[in-house]
Amino acid sequence: MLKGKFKRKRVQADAKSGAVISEDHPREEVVRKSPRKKPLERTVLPFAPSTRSNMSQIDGANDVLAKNIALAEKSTDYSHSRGYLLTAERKTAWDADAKSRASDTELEAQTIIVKIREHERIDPNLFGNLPGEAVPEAGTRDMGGRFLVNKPNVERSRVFAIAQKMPKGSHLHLHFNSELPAEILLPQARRLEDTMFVRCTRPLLEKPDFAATEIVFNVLPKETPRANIFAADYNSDWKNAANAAWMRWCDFRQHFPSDIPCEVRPGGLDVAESWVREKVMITTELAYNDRQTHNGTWACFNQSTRAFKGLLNYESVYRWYIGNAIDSMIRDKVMYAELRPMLLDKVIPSDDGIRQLDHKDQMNIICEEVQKKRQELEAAGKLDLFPFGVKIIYCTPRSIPKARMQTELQDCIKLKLQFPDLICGFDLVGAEDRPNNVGFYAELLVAFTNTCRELGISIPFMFHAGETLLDTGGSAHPDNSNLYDALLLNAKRIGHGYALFKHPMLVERYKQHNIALELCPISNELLHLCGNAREHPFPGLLAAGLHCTLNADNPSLFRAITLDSSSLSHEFYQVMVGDTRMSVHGWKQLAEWSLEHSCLTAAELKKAKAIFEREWELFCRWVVESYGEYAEGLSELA
Ligand SMILES: O=c1[nH]cnc2c1ncn2[C@@H]1O[C@H](CO)[C@@H](O)[C@H]1O
Repeated sequence: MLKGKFKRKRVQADAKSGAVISEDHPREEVVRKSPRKKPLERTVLPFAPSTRSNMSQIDGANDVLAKNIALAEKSTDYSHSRGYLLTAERKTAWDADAKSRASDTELEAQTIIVKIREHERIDPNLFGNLPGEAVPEAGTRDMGGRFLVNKPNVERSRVFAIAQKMPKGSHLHLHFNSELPAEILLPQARRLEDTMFVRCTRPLLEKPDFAATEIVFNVLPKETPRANIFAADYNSDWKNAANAAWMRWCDFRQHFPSDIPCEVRPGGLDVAESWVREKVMITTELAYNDRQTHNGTWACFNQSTRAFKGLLNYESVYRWYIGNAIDSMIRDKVMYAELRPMLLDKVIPSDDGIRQLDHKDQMNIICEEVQKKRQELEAAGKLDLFPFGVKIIYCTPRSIPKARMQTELQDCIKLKLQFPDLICGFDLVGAEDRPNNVGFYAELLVAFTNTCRELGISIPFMFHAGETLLDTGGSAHPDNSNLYDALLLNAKRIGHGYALFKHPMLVERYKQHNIALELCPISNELLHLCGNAREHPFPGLLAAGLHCTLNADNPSLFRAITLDSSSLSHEFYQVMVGDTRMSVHGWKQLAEWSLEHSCLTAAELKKAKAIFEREWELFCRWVVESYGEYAEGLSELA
């Protein structure tokens, strides 16, 4: 009813012709004769001016207003109230403590960074975000807009250069396989001429086959029967032992057609490798095309992780990877990390594809390589760059049956008993909008906690939770949200927590229980939770008083990582441009929380904080020395 009423066309009378003109159409086209009979002058309007109002009354009102304006101009009441309000907010802000502890150098660095950021926002050569009627140039980008689209601009930014130098504390949410980019793993795969194999999910004949196929790598004995993936009779059924589904990677590369398009052809990679590189990452097209769905990005993401896994999980590269991953973290100014390997996979092959290395062998390799790196750093007098090595969070998927979960919990406890200083947590992974929810395994997980207590060991939960817009734990019912179970099962931290704002009561409980959030803003954008960093809820989560950390999640898949600049720097950059209220003090607080909510021992934490504090002051001094003069030369912005 109401709708119909409002839908009625608004019409107005044309004074001269007495015709009615529709506002929706140009005057010439829709002038039609008015149905009105009465002359316009006689129409009585419902809100006609009172005949009793007179000029002296209006003049009187004007005088009263003028008097009150003069009084208000003299008064400081409003500006004082406003000042009190802002001070009150600042005092209770999440970064207030960090700010109150800031040295003069840090305060100076803050002024410099914010000034540069605001100039970069309007700089026509970088973002050019000037409000106005002129249609922006083609190269204009929103600061804090889409990450992959903006990435080349970001990497020319001074704020990003500063973020790269910033000491970051710990990296607490990093999937093991995605620390290093495909560009450096693919050349490694060339070495295994006889034993690196690939399979696809269909024969590769026409261009659409190349787009649609999934690709999987595996190291197998050299006698493995060889398939030809480019032949029409290729049968992809690899589970059937009688069928040859695997093709040697070197043969695949040789036969790969030269006309298959890709977004980028990096130097040093051949066409097949360039094509694979884009199969194992979220491309701009895949992330942002207008037909993309949430499940669609997750399906592609899962294909990428399955492909990536084979490029890394074989003996020599697994070993080589540890030291290289640590070097990459050191470049990123990360001093300690808790890595998340998917340990449902029980073995990785040796390079000849004959031996299988179990979890114990794998953890031994990690310990040996961490130790080697330690000695290397110590010899160079640089142990403070990465003094505590890495720890491992046991990950298994949320999709497995309960019986399988029980054996996973057994395996995790066994590994903890074998490597007490290495294993530091347990996590359930996978797309959260698919079964099961964490609560599905509640009895098993409660029993796991009690068992750990009885055994005198500690394996805290660090569940992925709230990495979803539906927040129903993969079911049709909001009551199945993983955010409830993470709290009830006493999680030490949760991965993401993006959906936590749907539960104001849980926000309070998470604060009471000191549960920290491992935020992953770039991941959340690329997996379609938000459009860009400015839409991410991190400013609110922080303002609500939750302890948060910043994390890269899967940097190689999300292309936040390049050979000379890596992942966590991009995340810190994103929050600096994602919220105008982010400050260098906020950066420091986030880094400090990453240490405080880590699994470092009390003694390690004390040492970590001392190193961090020293590095932080050096960083602030570097900002002032390197950018102080430059910032001074920039105009003051209103
Ligand atoms: O952001 C994430 N949320 C949930 N699961 C994830 C995420 N990133 C990776 N994995 C899962 O972890 C395993 C690799 O360690 C993969 O199975 C991947 O699907």
